[in-house]
Amino acid sequence: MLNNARFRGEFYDVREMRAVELNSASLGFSEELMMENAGAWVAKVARSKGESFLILVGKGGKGGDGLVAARHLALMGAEVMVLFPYKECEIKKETTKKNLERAKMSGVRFVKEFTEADVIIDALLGTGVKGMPRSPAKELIEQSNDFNAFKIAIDLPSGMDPDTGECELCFEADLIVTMHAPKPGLKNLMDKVIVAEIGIPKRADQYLGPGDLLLRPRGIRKGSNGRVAVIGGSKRYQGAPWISALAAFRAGADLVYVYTPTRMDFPELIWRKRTGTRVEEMSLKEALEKDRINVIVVGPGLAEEALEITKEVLEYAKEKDVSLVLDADSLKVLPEIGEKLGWKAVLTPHLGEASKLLGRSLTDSPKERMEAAFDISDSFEACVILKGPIDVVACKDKLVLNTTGNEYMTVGGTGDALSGVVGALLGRDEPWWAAKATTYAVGKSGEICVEERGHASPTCLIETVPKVLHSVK
Ligand SMILES: NC(=O)C1=CN([C@@H]2O[C@H](COP(=O)(O)OP(=O)(O)OC[C@H]3O[C@@H](n4cnc5c(N)ncnc54)[C@H](O)[C@@H]3O)[C@@H](O)[C@H]2O)[C@H](O)CC1
Ligand SMILES: [K+]
Repeated sequence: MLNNARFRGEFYDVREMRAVELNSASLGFSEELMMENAGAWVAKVARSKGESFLILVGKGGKGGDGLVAARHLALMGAEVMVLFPYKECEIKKETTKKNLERAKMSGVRFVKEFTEADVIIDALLGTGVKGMPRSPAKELIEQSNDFNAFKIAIDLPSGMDPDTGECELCFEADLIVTMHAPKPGLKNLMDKVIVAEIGIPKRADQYLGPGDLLLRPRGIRKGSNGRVAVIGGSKRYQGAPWISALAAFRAGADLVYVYTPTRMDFPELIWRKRTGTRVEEMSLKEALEKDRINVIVVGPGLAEEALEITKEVLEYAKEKDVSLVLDADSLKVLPEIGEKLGWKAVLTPHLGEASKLLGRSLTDSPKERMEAAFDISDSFEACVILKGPIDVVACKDKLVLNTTGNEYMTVGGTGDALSGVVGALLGRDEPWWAAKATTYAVGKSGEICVEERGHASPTCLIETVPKVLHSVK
């Protein structure tokens, strides 16, 4: 699995692509650099296809790629015509503006209408497209499709939905030069696709960065951002579920219930006294139903009650549309229950727990840890955050590493805070994104806490995580 896996999977949807671009930018690789590489690639591929080129240029990033390609093709001695059917002031991207100016200085002819050429290059609508092509892109796509020329699409055919491949009116490309990674919409067109490396460093794919905080926007109705129940605590460990619950609330869950034996006073949280599998006068399932819970965090501090409770939670999850976080004691009993979790759960083991989950001993070697994370994900059908100095997040065929955090985060309670944050984010996003954003944000918060206060206590993490989550929009 590990050898042929691409880190973030084979196809990158629009959000994953944006995440990787942001991660690259944070590593010092500018959009201008990527656009230059993208356009140069297109020119190189296109040059052998004819002597005259008509380049249809939109007002977004893909238009910028087209303008770079135009300049390079002109330098290569081709006859190049650019059709830019917008006003210059409609361009929002600085890099595209710059490349329009540069194209003007490079022997490119600007034309006002559709003109004959050997090759048509589609630089109209890329990953920024919303809905069906509108005028003037629509007419230009239609005209291209009616015209006999070799047709090259940059990134994806204009008009196609990048994530679904949906295509009512699409540029009919003979060749598609896609940037960095194929988009899911191209799945059935792969025989026409060339993947161009545009200078995005491997690190931006392999490691989490600020781009991985691109969560779905918050819902606007109360409850649409998660109704979380934290089920944990025992006579011996009373604090763990409360830390987890507070973390969930501060990370943005709308409502957080704590099903635990002992009360602690946090006015933001709702306490339900739990004795074994009874919650107040109800069974666990009745309580979950009554509280209309859609995310369950189970495990923190559960101790000897873990088996019975985790079993019941998994039964409930099978019937109901809920997401799960399994942590701590619930991880220990999971192999015994042997249940698959149907890709709606996140497991948050450290190395010891991972080793128990797999029933084999593990070392700290990065390769072994990556394999372990994949194996756990596979066997339980769940996303995994394997915590450690370098965290591994694995989910089906995707895997990323994380280096945020520090050695101050070994103190008690940081794991509880992490599981609470995952719970909150599962309330509004899918497991892969909840797991990625949590792992990056909790580690980053640890760094900020140590910088500002000299410690990374759970309390500080809980206060800092929301700021980190909020730092990328
Ligand atoms: N992946 C990378 O690292 C890089 C990709 N690049 C290229 O940039 C585009 C994405 O750029 P973006 O500006 O986000 O989007 P578009 O180029 O697709 O521009 C959209 C543009 O069109 C307008 N629009 C949206 N929907 C419609 C519609 N249905 N009909 C008409 N017009 C529409 C919208 O208002 C925008 O103005 C990516 O695909 C790559 O090709 C860069 O090279 C940088 C690196
Ligand atoms: K870490």
